[in-house]
Amino acid sequence: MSARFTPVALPLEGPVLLERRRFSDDRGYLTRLFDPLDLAAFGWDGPVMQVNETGTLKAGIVRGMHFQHPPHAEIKLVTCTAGRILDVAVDVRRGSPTFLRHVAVELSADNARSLLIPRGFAHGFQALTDDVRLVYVHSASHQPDAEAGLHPEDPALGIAWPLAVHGLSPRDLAHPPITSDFAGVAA
Ligand SMILES: Cc1cn([C@H]2C[C@H](O)[C@@H](COP(=O)(O)OP(=O)(O)O[C@H]3O[C@H](C)C(=O)[C@H](O)[C@H]3O)O2)c(=O)[nH]c1=O
Repeated sequence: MSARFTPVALPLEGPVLLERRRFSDDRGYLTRLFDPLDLAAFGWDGPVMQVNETGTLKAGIVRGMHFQHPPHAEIKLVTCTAGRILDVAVDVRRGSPTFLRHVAVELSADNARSLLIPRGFAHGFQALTDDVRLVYVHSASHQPDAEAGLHPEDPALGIAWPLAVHGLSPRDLAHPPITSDFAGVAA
């Protein structure tokens, strides 16, 4: 049997773009969204502590760029189950040779791709269509006191959002600009 998750090459070490196998028949399809045994090969080395869904109403809305500080740093597996997004992971690992560099990939209900985001990366996305739905598998619980974020339009990140950015939450609007003091997070 061919693999249920096939990696797609990315220009940045760390995040893993996975193509999920679809078992199709006359009724439609089945695809496995998560499997810790399969995903261990791609760096999933924690428990499943939470599974979240977000719905985003309008194209152009951006959520992010979020991460949690250690010891609550988390691995995330992000899957788009409705619509289409540009999904972005930013390297915030202290001392990383690719510190503050990012990878941006298109996830959609149709392309059967998921992005596995390791600890030490900030995550965000832009809805490219209305009515986007995402499913997140988290290896750590939500810890508001450990939450942190970067402004998705921070020039230090250089993220080329395809659509005009709008709909940022008050929390995301308030992320401070990146200065030379920002050393990232310990692994
Ligand atoms: C993450 C989380 C949030 N919440 C509460 C906290 C707020 O009252 C409300 C919305 O949270 P927030 O504005 O942080 O959600 P988003 O901005 O959509 O963040 C999401 O999108 C970005 C791109 C991500 O990477 C986050 O992991 C993901 O949670 O849900 C919970 O109750 N449990 C949770 O696990």
